[in-house]
Amino acid sequence: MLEMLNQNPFFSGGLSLMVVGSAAALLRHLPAQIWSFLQRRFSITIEIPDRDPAFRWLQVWLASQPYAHRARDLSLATTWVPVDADSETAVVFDPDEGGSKSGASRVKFLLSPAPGTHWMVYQNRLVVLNRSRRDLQNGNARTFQETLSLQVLGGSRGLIEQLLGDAQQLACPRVPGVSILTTRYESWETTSWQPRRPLRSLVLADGVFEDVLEDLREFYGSRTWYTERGVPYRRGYLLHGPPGNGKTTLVLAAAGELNLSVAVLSLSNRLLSDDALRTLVDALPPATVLLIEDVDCVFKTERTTTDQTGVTLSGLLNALDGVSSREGRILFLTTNHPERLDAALVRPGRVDKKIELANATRSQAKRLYGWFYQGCGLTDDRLDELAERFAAQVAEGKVCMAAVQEHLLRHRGAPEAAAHEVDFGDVAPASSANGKPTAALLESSA
Ligand SMILES: Nc1ncnc2c1ncn2[C@@H]1O[C@H](COP(=O)(O)OP(=O)(O)OP(=O)(O)O)[C@@H](O)[C@H]1O
Repeated sequence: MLEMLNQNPFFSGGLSLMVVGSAAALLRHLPAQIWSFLQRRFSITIEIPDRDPAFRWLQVWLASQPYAHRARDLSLATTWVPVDADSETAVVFDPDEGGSKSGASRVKFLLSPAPGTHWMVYQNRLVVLNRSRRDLQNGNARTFQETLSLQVLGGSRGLIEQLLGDAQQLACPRVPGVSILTTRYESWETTSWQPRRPLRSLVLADGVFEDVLEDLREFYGSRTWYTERGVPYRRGYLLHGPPGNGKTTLVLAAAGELNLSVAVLSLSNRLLSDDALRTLVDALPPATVLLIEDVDCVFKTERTTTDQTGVTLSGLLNALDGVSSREGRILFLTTNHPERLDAALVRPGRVDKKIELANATRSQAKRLYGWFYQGCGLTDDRLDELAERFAAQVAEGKVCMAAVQEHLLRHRGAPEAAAHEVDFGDVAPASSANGKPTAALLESSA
């Protein structure tokens, strides 16, 4: 029967066709399979979600690549960089030709390849960049989450680390300063940067700032001590006192000294739930101080929320105590009304140090005057005399330091007038509502 079929030209022809067809069908996938095998075997891939700080570094790096200058499909990220930073990020927009300049930073538009697949070269290796976007729903708000996936063909782990290092160097300002992170839904985003503040410009009661710095340094040097004794490796500070006396400034100055970033969390947000808060606290990047401002005014009772916030007090306590909460976490709480705080929030273990920053003393006013007018052409004796005269007119404990600063700013370059025409009457008292100096301070670099 087989022999008969074999001799049948229709059957043998059909059979050969079937064999050739199947072989062709199999081989059709072969190049793709070989390619994906080679990719897996000889390439290295990393994925960077947009909540990781390296995401922004890579955006800057991508924007500086020759590919980004040729590409026609681009994504925009507006950012601010210090004016005197010499980092060569992709300057597509020159502030001197119509851009906005404010304080110590300037705006830059980063144009990096848009979502999709892009090919470029790094150190003679082919890099396949895949940028993807996923829609997210947060309450009534819609947002998206992005992921960058970088595949370096023929690359090694070392090469990826080198690429990330290059990206970080390119993105981070070379002058010392503090990156400020704010929340974007359930993740952190670097939104501004401030140059390191000269320490003499923050005038507190004697030893206050030095104590905080010393305490922080000791904490950072004691990880093993905490671990060995089974104590959670965290430290909390409560800064309290009337508005405008340097609570936020102290945190920024300490972070600048210790090369830390500051993550600012406002609880006055209806969309912020207990779960989101916990996710945020758990997701704090390393070497970042958590600053929660005006922590007094938001809670009604332990388990209910108010119009101001979607967070409950027990939600906040759980987030701060969470077992997965980052080890080595530094927390700063600020309030104008410490008496309103629930005892549970400020119990030892959550708040280890309470520091009062009260209204200006004469000694502080004198030191701030000296700082403002140093190098102004006055002799040391005259400067001291004027500073003394100025300080004598400051009602001890009645005026906040922000008002003293405001007065000196109004008489910038005029030390005699500043010492003789002292009047804080028309200086609006710093408020602790949303338009508080703090908000302005944190935004000043933008
Ligand atoms: N002790 C101080 N020494 C020097 N400047 C100060 C001092 N306190 C406040 N200032 C100045 O006042 C402004 C407001 O300060 P800051 O926001 O730190 O006050 P705050 O206590 O956090 O206020 P709030 O309670 O309203 O948040 C800043 O510009 C800062 O430079």
